[in-house]
Amino acid sequence: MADPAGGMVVRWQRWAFSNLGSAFTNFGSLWLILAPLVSLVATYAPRRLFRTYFNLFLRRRARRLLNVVDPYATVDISEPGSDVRYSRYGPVSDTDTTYEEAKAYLSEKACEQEEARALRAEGARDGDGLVVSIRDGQDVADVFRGVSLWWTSVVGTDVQGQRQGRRRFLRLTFHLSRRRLVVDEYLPHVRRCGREILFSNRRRRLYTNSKSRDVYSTYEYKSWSYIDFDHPTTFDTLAMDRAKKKEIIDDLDAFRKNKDFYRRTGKPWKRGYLLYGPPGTGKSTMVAAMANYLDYDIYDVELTVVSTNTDLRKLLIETTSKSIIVIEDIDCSLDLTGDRARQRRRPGQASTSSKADDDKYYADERPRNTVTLSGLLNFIDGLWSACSGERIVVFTTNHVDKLDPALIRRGRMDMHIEMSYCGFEAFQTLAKNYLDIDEHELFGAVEEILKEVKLTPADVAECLMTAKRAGSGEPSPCLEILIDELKKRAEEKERAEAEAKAKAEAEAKAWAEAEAKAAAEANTAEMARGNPL
Ligand SMILES: Nc1ncnc2c1ncn2[C@@H]1O[C@H](COP(=O)(O)OP(=O)(O)OP(=O)(O)O)[C@@H](O)[C@H]1O
Ligand SMILES: [Mg+2]
Repeated sequence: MADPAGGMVVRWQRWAFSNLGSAFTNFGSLWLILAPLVSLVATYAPRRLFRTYFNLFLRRRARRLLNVVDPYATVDISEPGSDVRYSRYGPVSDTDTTYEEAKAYLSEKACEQEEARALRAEGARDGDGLVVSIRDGQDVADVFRGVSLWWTSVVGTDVQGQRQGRRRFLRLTFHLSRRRLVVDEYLPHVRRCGREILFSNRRRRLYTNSKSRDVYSTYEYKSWSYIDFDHPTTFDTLAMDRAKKKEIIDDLDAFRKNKDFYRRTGKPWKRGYLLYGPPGTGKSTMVAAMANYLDYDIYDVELTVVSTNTDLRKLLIETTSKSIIVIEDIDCSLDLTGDRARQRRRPGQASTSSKADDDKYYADERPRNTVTLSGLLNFIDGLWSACSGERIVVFTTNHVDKLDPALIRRGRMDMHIEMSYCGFEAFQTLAKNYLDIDEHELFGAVEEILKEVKLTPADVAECLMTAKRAGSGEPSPCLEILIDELKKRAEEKERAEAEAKAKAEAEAKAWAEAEAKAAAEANTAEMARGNPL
């Protein structure tokens, strides 16, 4: 007895074969008619017609078919080479850092994944660290917003005119349907993370500007030269009032985290700090502590070697983001104070103005090749300072009262920080730094001395060094020696101050006498001419 189901299968097969057979027969007869037609068209129809037909119909269909078979797309990020690549915005420069950033990102991923076994280690460009990356052919999987993506390092052979070279690519493979997510979100995310990794792995730098370029010079000119920045100071070792220190740290934190706030309010992402106080109170040390805290580079601007405002702007443009731009002793760098005063005064206005001054005003307020106050103001908060984000500008000075108010007004120099003489809290930090002690019964005696005499942290630090050497590092003998040293230093300071005061008084007296004598002589001369004053 025939199985009904088996019978159905056999029947269906028979039907299918007979239909398939008839389909082939039909196609065969159709082809018999079409083939001569196609060959006729192929022979006589213009090529362009064929190409159009192919592009319009066949290619699209072929691509659709391909998408069903292989629904994955790839993006290559190639290692920068000497060749110029093109994007829709024009040539992509070899300074493009995408490859480095993606490589750094993948290194991190590869180290996290146990399956990634074929890795490669290279010496980091800065410092003595190693950069681990994936070896050619090794896959690294990643998941972004629940979407799986695969990376692999590929070496490709590239023919460029006569030149043939091997270039390395990082190839990202993803599902076609995720193309928008990959291009708009994932790849920028990879770049961002990679940049952060590179940034945290790098050695920080201390840049100094070179003398402005002579227009006739032909050698390759670099505006900034640098050395590795390796200053050990941190906010922990910086001696100052604790509350004040906390206020500065909070301010720096707020600056660093508030990118969106700056963007929303339309302010350039920068912050200015004015550090003022007597020599040796730790202004330069504070800059180092800030750089270490924020992990920023330092650009130390030497204004006296900058020829023009244009050069100053160029310098700023060449600074990188996440940096501190410092102008030390700004009152000594340039005569910035007189500049504004002269601009406000019209010739002949002020009683003290001389004819020579007026001539100079009309001729040219300043020699042409100098940086002016307005140039500096522009440098700090003009349009140029908005060229790209995250910059801190620091001015240091011993004489805040000498500076033009415009230069240090709030908004330009957002925070004014007075670095003052060594108080007890600052001393505690120094004692911890030099003697590694937090408390001691002799601290009270030191506190008394510091209340009476104005000693800078630099003075106290020096005394601590002497005390440490003489006291073999033992706290009690060291502190006893320190107290003697501080007393000596205080006496020296008082003596020096008294001498300076006496000298200033003597000079003032001599000056007054000379003026009186000159006036008397002038009077006598006029009397002799019959014109008593
Ligand atoms: N607040 C401080 N905390 C820790 N060390 C300090 C402090 N102030 C000064 N020192 C010590 O004194 C030395 C000189 O300090 P620094 O150069 O920072 O002073 P400054 O205020 O910049 O002086 P100047 O006005 O002359 O440039 C530093 O190398 C450091 O060892
Ligand atoms: Mg200094």
